Amino acid sequence: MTEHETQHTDVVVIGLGPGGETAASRLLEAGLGVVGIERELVGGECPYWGCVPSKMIVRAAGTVSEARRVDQLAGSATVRPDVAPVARRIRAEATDGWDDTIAVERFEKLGGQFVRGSARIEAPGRVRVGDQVFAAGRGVVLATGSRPATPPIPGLDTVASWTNREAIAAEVVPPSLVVLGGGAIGLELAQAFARFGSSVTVVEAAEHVLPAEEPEVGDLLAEVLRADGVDLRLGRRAVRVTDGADGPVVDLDDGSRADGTRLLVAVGRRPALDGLGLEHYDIDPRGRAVPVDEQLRAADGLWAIGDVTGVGAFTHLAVYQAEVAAADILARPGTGADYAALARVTFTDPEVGSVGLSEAAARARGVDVATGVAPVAASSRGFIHGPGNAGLVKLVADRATGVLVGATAAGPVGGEVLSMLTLAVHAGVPVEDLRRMHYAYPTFHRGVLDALAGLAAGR
Ligand SMILES: Cc1cc2nc3c(=O)[nH]c(=O)nc-3n(C[C@H](O)[C@H](O)[C@H](O)COP(=O)(O)OP(=O)(O)OC[C@H]3O[C@@H](n4cnc5c(N)ncnc54)[C@H](O)[C@@H]3O)c2cc1C
Ligand SMILES: NC(=O)c1ccc[n+]([C@@H]2O[C@H](COP(=O)([O-])OP(=O)(O)OC[C@H]3O[C@@H](n4cnc5c(N)ncnc54)[C@H](O)[C@@H]3O)[C@@H](O)[C@H]2O)c1
Repeated sequence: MTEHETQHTDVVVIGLGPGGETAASRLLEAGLGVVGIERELVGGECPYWGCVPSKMIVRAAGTVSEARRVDQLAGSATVRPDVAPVARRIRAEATDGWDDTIAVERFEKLGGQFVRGSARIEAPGRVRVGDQVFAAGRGVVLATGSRPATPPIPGLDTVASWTNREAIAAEVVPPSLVVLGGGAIGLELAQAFARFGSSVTVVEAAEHVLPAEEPEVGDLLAEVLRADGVDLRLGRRAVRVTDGADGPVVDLDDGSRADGTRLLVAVGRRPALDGLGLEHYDIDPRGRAVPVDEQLRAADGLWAIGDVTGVGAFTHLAVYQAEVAAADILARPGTGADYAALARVTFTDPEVGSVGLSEAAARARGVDVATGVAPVAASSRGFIHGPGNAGLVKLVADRATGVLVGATAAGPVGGEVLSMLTLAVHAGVPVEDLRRMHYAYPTFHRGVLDALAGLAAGR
């Protein structure tokens, strides 16, 4: 294609997941011309293979688990778990059979020019898709997300294994499942499949599941998962994978084995950077992330948002970064991205919500730390709740400033209890003010008051 056939626009957005879609929408609403390029489905990982369908599976599995508590609380119930209704729900309600027609129409209705295909940067501000070339007057937004990491385990490439995509699309529960990785994806799906009747083994290299979170949470989740029948192999690495008679067989570094009819690999995600032509902006495409400043600028005329930035892999973070980048592109001065109160929730049962720094991360930064921990089961609401009341609230305070720098709320609705803690960390609410607040009785969030008492005792 010659230069005069190049199409000119203001901004080219590469990747229309939650980050790219949000940035494109803000720029279109402000009147800019936007070309949006997507090689798979508009909406990205979250609505089709990530957050939304996985939480539908978690919700369904949670119902199975709650129904099993009827005998202890309210009579008797016979539960015959069946994954078919949620598999149908994922197809009919969440993904439209993995069809993005409605999302494409939404984008075009806003005035965006949609291009389906794989984008490649061929010079700063010039992006090619097949034989179409787009020149971006204001700049390019890189929002290409991430893909599952593949660990270099001998034999892994010789067996059929699942990523999150096959697990989400499953219409039957495998009789047995080995999950490599006890992080967010591994645990949410391991617990759900176990509750649907699969015999699940989780192999986690660290000594705790969810190793980035507080170790107390790892201990708590280990207990709950074991009660769900999950076989946890902690501090273990896979050294070889082979094909057995019934499915993959995983040899571990202590000489033990884990075998299942299916193997789910969930050992983290890597930014999708190959073949993008990032070298035209002097960015290493083999890097673990695209380095960005607080306005999400990666180079002159290039912004990067979402999973590719390596700050964290969360939809709300991609959307937050998209807002900051769009404001910068529109020359609307803002304060820039701030991650001090980054919140996240792992939707196991109990849910694990956390914000800011863990105790270990705070100590590593030299913070003079005070902590307070309160178990949910010891609170009035935890006592009332009875079965399924595992959880805790942990607060991490900076003694020098008297504010929280991090907090964890694990338990029933832990992700909702987290909201007040996110506000406290975000706004730097003094611990003394948190002590003087009203906490309605008997709520789960009153556990924060109990943890504050622990904080005082530890000072
Ligand atoms: C199983 C699972 C559960 C999750 N649950 C949660 C949750 O509960 N809460 C939460 O906050 N987060 C969750 N996440 C994480 C969340 O899905 C991601 O953080 C989020 O989707 C990132 O958005 P993004 O826009 O950066 O990238 P993505 O959603 O990955 O979108 C990037 C898009 O770019 C496209 N693309 C890539 N390269 C090119 C190219 N060269 N040309 C054109 N298009 C390209 C891709 O096809 C993709 O559609 C979950 C993830 C998984 C896998
Ligand atoms: N609820 C949510 O917000 C949610 C849910 C799912 C995924 N996500 C996002 O997606 C990202 C990716 O999820 P993930 O669970 O794949 O990654 P993760 O980084 O959360 O967890 C991966 C786990 O695998 C372990 N591991 C690494 N190599 C291993 C090996 N060879 N053998 C055994 N264990 C190994 C790690 O110690 C870690 O605990 C998450 O970091 C998260 O940001 C978010």
